[in-house]
Amino acid sequence: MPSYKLIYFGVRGRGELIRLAFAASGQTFEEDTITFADWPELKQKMPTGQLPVLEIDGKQLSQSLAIARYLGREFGLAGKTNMDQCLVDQVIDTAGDCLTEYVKSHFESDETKKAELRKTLVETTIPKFAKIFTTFLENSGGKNGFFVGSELTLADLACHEAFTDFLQLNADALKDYPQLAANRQKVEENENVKRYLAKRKESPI
Ligand SMILES: N[C@@H](CCC(=O)N[C@@H](CS)C(=O)NCC(=O)O)C(=O)O
Repeated sequence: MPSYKLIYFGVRGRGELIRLAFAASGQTFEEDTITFADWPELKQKMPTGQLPVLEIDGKQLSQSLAIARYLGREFGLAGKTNMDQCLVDQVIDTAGDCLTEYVKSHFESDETKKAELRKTLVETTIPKFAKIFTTFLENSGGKNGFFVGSELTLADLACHEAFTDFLQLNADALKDYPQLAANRQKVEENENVKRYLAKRKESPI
Protein backbone atom coordinates (compact mmCIF):
# COMPACT_ATOMS: atom_id res chain seq x y z
CA MET A 1 0.00 0.00 0.00
CA PRO A 2 1.56 3.35 -0.99
CA SER A 3 1.81 6.12 1.57
CA TYR A 4 -0.36 9.11 0.76
CA LYS A 5 0.15 12.64 2.10
CA LEU A 6 -2.30 15.39 1.19
CA ILE A 7 -0.86 18.89 1.49
CA TYR A 8 -3.60 21.51 1.61
CA PHE A 9 -5.07 24.34 3.64
CA GLY A 10 -7.50 23.71 6.52
CA VAL A 11 -10.60 24.12 4.37
CA ARG A 12 -12.66 21.82 2.11
CA GLY A 13 -12.02 23.80 -1.09
CA ARG A 14 -10.13 22.01 -3.85
CA GLY A 15 -8.90 19.37 -1.42
CA GLU A 16 -12.27 17.96 -0.50
CA LEU A 17 -13.00 15.68 -3.45
CA ILE A 18 -9.62 14.08 -2.75
CA ARG A 19 -10.49 13.63 0.94
CA LEU A 20 -13.91 12.24 0.02
CA ALA A 21 -12.31 9.74 -2.39
CA PHE A 22 -10.04 8.49 0.42
CA ALA A 23 -12.91 8.45 2.90
CA ALA A 24 -15.36 6.59 0.65
CA SER A 25 -12.70 3.97 -0.11
CA GLY A 26 -11.74 3.54 3.53
CA GLN A 27 -8.14 4.41 2.64
CA THR A 28 -5.89 6.04 5.19
CA PHE A 29 -3.83 9.09 4.29
CA GLU A 30 -1.78 11.67 6.13
CA GLU A 31 -2.84 15.31 6.07
CA ASP A 32 -0.32 18.14 6.14
CA THR A 33 -2.48 21.17 6.89
CA ILE A 34 -0.77 24.38 5.83
CA THR A 35 -1.40 27.65 7.63
CA PHE A 36 -1.53 30.86 5.63
CA ALA A 37 1.53 32.03 7.62
CA ASP A 38 3.57 29.03 6.42
CA TRP A 39 2.32 29.19 2.84
CA PRO A 40 4.65 31.79 1.20
CA GLU A 41 7.74 29.70 1.95
CA LEU A 42 6.17 26.37 1.01
CA LYS A 43 4.70 27.85 -2.19
CA GLN A 44 8.21 28.06 -3.68
CA LYS A 45 8.63 24.31 -3.25
CA MET A 46 5.34 23.21 -4.81
CA PRO A 47 5.35 22.17 -8.50
CA THR A 48 2.66 24.68 -9.55
CA GLY A 49 3.01 27.09 -6.62
CA GLN A 50 -0.48 26.04 -5.56
CA LEU A 51 -2.26 23.43 -3.46
CA PRO A 52 -3.52 20.76 -3.15
CA VAL A 53 -0.55 18.52 -3.69
CA LEU A 54 -0.75 14.80 -3.06
CA GLU A 55 2.49 12.97 -2.26
CA ILE A 56 2.43 9.29 -3.12
CA ASP A 57 5.50 7.61 -1.64
CA GLY A 58 7.09 11.06 -1.81
CA LYS A 59 6.17 11.74 -5.48
CA GLN A 60 4.32 15.03 -5.78
CA LEU A 61 1.14 15.28 -7.83
CA SER A 62 -0.63 18.59 -8.55
CA GLN A 63 -4.05 19.65 -9.89
CA SER A 64 -6.93 18.63 -7.65
CA LEU A 65 -9.09 16.99 -10.30
CA ALA A 66 -6.21 15.04 -11.84
CA ILE A 67 -5.40 13.76 -8.35
CA ALA A 68 -9.05 12.90 -7.61
CA ARG A 69 -9.34 10.99 -10.91
CA TYR A 70 -6.10 9.12 -10.21
CA LEU A 71 -7.45 8.04 -6.82
CA GLY A 72 -10.81 7.25 -8.40
CA ARG A 73 -9.12 4.84 -10.81
CA GLU A 74 -7.03 3.31 -8.00
CA PHE A 75 -10.03 2.83 -5.69
CA GLY A 76 -12.76 1.89 -8.20
CA LEU A 77 -14.63 5.19 -8.05
CA ALA A 78 -13.89 6.43 -11.57
CA GLY A 79 -16.48 4.49 -13.62
CA LYS A 80 -15.97 1.08 -15.15
CA THR A 81 -15.89 1.76 -18.90
CA ASN A 82 -14.39 4.56 -20.97
CA MET A 83 -17.91 5.95 -21.51
CA ASP A 84 -18.75 5.69 -17.79
CA GLN A 85 -15.52 7.52 -16.97
CA CYS A 86 -16.53 10.35 -19.27
CA LEU A 87 -19.98 10.48 -17.67
CA VAL A 88 -18.30 10.68 -14.26
CA ASP A 89 -15.88 13.33 -15.52
CA GLN A 90 -18.63 15.60 -16.82
CA VAL A 91 -20.09 15.73 -13.31
CA ILE A 92 -16.66 16.33 -11.74
CA ASP A 93 -15.90 19.18 -14.14
CA THR A 94 -19.34 20.74 -13.61
CA ALA A 95 -18.76 20.57 -9.86
CA GLY A 96 -15.45 22.34 -10.53
CA ASP A 97 -17.39 25.08 -12.33
CA CYS A 98 -19.67 25.36 -9.28
CA LEU A 99 -16.66 25.96 -7.03
CA THR A 100 -15.28 28.58 -9.39
CA GLU A 101 -18.58 30.49 -9.14
CA TYR A 102 -18.86 30.02 -5.38
CA VAL A 103 -15.37 31.32 -4.59
CA LYS A 104 -16.02 34.56 -6.46
CA SER A 105 -18.48 35.63 -3.79
CA HIS A 106 -16.57 34.01 -0.94
CA PHE A 107 -13.39 36.01 -1.60
CA GLU A 108 -15.10 39.30 -2.54
CA SER A 109 -14.05 41.89 0.06
CA ASP A 110 -16.50 44.63 -0.94
CA GLU A 111 -19.64 43.81 1.05
CA THR A 112 -22.02 45.37 -1.49
CA LYS A 113 -20.51 43.41 -4.36
CA LYS A 114 -20.45 40.28 -2.22
CA ALA A 115 -24.18 40.59 -1.54
CA GLU A 116 -24.87 41.05 -5.27
CA LEU A 117 -22.76 38.00 -6.16
CA ARG A 118 -24.54 35.91 -3.52
CA LYS A 119 -27.95 37.02 -4.80
CA THR A 120 -26.99 35.93 -8.33
CA LEU A 121 -25.69 32.64 -6.99
CA VAL A 122 -28.87 31.87 -5.08
CA GLU A 123 -31.34 33.09 -7.70
CA THR A 124 -29.61 32.07 -10.93
CA THR A 125 -26.39 30.07 -10.64
CA ILE A 126 -27.42 27.41 -8.14
CA PRO A 127 -30.72 26.58 -9.95
CA LYS A 128 -28.81 26.48 -13.25
CA PHE A 129 -26.35 23.91 -11.89
CA ALA A 130 -29.11 21.95 -10.13
CA LYS A 131 -30.84 21.55 -13.51
CA ILE A 132 -27.59 20.49 -15.20
CA PHE A 133 -26.85 17.88 -12.53
CA THR A 134 -30.45 16.63 -12.75
CA THR A 135 -30.07 16.22 -16.51
CA PHE A 136 -26.85 14.28 -15.95
CA LEU A 137 -28.60 12.07 -13.39
CA GLU A 138 -31.42 11.37 -15.85
CA ASN A 139 -29.19 10.77 -18.88
CA SER A 140 -26.15 8.95 -17.50
CA GLY A 141 -27.89 5.62 -17.04
CA GLY A 142 -27.05 5.42 -13.34
CA LYS A 143 -29.01 3.02 -11.15
CA ASN A 144 -29.95 3.02 -7.47
CA GLY A 145 -29.90 6.82 -7.41
CA PHE A 146 -26.25 7.12 -8.47
CA PHE A 147 -25.04 9.23 -11.38
CA VAL A 148 -23.18 6.44 -13.19
CA GLY A 149 -23.38 2.66 -12.86
CA SER A 150 -25.00 1.14 -9.82
CA GLU A 151 -22.45 2.18 -7.22
CA LEU A 152 -20.92 5.30 -5.73
CA THR A 153 -18.42 7.11 -7.97
CA LEU A 154 -16.50 10.38 -7.88
CA ALA A 155 -19.49 11.91 -9.69
CA ASP A 156 -21.72 11.47 -6.64
CA LEU A 157 -18.98 12.76 -4.33
CA ALA A 158 -18.26 15.80 -6.52
CA CYS A 159 -21.91 16.82 -6.73
CA HIS A 160 -22.26 16.33 -2.98
CA GLU A 161 -19.33 18.63 -2.39
CA ALA A 162 -20.63 21.33 -4.76
CA PHE A 163 -23.94 21.40 -2.91
CA THR A 164 -22.24 21.48 0.48
CA ASP A 165 -21.15 24.96 -0.60
CA PHE A 166 -24.46 25.92 -2.18
CA LEU A 167 -26.61 24.70 0.73
CA GLN A 168 -24.73 27.08 3.00
CA LEU A 169 -26.11 29.97 0.94
CA ASN A 170 -29.57 28.51 0.49
CA ALA A 171 -30.72 25.68 2.73
CA ASP A 172 -33.60 25.06 0.27
CA ALA A 173 -31.31 24.76 -2.76
CA LEU A 174 -32.36 21.12 -3.37
CA LYS A 175 -36.07 21.55 -2.58
CA ASP A 176 -37.17 21.57 -6.22
CA TYR A 177 -34.68 18.89 -7.29
CA PRO A 178 -35.81 15.62 -5.66
CA GLN A 179 -33.49 13.37 -7.69
CA LEU A 180 -30.49 15.45 -6.62
CA ALA A 181 -31.64 15.45 -3.01
CA ALA A 182 -32.02 11.64 -3.17
CA ASN A 183 -28.53 11.32 -4.69
CA ARG A 184 -27.12 13.43 -1.86
CA GLN A 185 -28.80 11.13 0.62
CA LYS A 186 -27.33 8.05 -1.12
CA VAL A 187 -23.85 9.53 -0.69
CA GLU A 188 -24.50 10.21 2.98
CA GLU A 189 -25.79 6.66 3.53
CA ASN A 190 -22.42 5.21 2.47
CA GLU A 191 -21.01 3.96 5.78
CA ASN A 192 -17.46 5.22 5.11
CA VAL A 193 -18.67 8.63 3.96
CA LYS A 194 -21.08 8.85 6.88
CA ARG A 195 -18.25 8.26 9.35
CA TYR A 196 -16.09 10.87 7.63
CA LEU A 197 -18.85 13.52 7.49
CA ALA A 198 -19.70 12.97 11.15
CA LYS A 199 -16.12 13.95 12.10
CA ARG A 200 -15.60 16.69 9.50
CA LYS A 201 -15.17 20.23 10.83
CA GLU A 202 -17.56 22.90 9.53
CA SER A 203 -15.86 25.15 6.98
CA PRO A 204 -17.38 27.98 4.90
CA ILE A 205 -15.54 26.73 1.85
N1 LIG B 1 -6.33 24.13 -10.83
C1 LIG B 1 -5.74 24.02 -9.52
C2 LIG B 1 -6.06 25.27 -8.74
C3 LIG B 1 -5.34 25.25 -7.40
C4 LIG B 1 -5.65 26.48 -6.59
O1 LIG B 1 -6.30 27.45 -7.03
N2 LIG B 1 -5.16 26.44 -5.34
C5 LIG B 1 -5.35 27.53 -4.43
C6 LIG B 1 -6.12 27.06 -3.20
S1 LIG B 1 -7.67 26.38 -3.62
C7 LIG B 1 -3.99 28.00 -3.93
O2 LIG B 1 -3.06 27.23 -3.85
N3 LIG B 1 -3.91 29.28 -3.58
C8 LIG B 1 -2.73 29.86 -3.04
C9 LIG B 1 -1.86 30.51 -4.07
O3 LIG B 1 -2.18 30.50 -5.27
O4 LIG B 1 -0.84 31.06 -3.65
C10 LIG B 1 -6.31 22.76 -8.81
O5 LIG B 1 -7.47 22.40 -9.08
O6 LIG B 1 -5.57 22.16 -8.04
